[in-house]
Amino acid sequence: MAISVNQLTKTYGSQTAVNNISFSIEKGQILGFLGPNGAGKSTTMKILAGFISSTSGVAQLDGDVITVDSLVTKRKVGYLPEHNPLYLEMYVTEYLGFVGGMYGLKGENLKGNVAKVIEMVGLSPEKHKKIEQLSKGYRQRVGLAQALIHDPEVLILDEPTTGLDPNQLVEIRKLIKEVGKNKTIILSTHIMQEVEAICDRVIIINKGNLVADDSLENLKKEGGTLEEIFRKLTN
Ligand SMILES: Nc1ncnc2c1ncn2[C@@H]1O[C@H](COP(=O)(O)OP(=O)(O)OP(=O)(O)O)[C@@H](O)[C@H]1O
Repeated sequence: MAISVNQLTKTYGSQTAVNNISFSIEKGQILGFLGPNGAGKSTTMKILAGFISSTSGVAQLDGDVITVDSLVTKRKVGYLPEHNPLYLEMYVTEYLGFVGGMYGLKGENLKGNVAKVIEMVGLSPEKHKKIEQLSKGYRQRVGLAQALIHDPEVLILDEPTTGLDPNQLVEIRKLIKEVGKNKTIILSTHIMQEVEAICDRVIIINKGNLVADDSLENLKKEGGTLEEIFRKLTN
């Protein structure tokens, strides 16, 4: 099991954002993490990426407890946050070099990985530009590239295709699917078509509670489209 989540809860003041959820993900799976606005998806993903701590419950990666200060987790996980924060004044290669450096990559290794992720996410034509000069789709590719820079085992992607045009959407989905051949991926999205195109497995949370956890195939056995199933479980 790559990731196991056991009775995870996160409260913000009196509000429970994530309520006692448990699930596990096998190595190599692409998991679609779904739920309406405010369901607790980003909160859960931040905990799994070691960016915030849970209020109670445990998340583990390869048996190690995920904590905010665990370097093991950081090394194994690549994370693209929802709003894709970037240093706009940096050049693409400079930024990726900077992020790689934070993961401890140096010299030829660092250079090699920067070149590799640029090629992988299709950033080559734009690599000499400043990030502020890039279109939204290319900024999103920089976000993906920084998540991949240290060749992590697990990728956590929070709404990675928001705001992309239909051509970019197809490209990025293809890329995620390709990358997913060798990695475990947790992907949140509001686009059901995307889940059908990429994911093997689906988790739906609603108001912090887990309401579905199954393969896409099994979920759809009950009849109806994924969108109908989503609406039934989250209304
Ligand atoms: N730092 C915070 N302080 C207080 N409340 C927060 C904080 N972060 C999230 N919340 C609240 O927790 C709940 C879950 O938010 P979260 O961002 O995890 O949802 P989400 O499923 O990712 O939603 P969306 O699809 O809209 O991105 C929301 O009600 C949100 O307002």
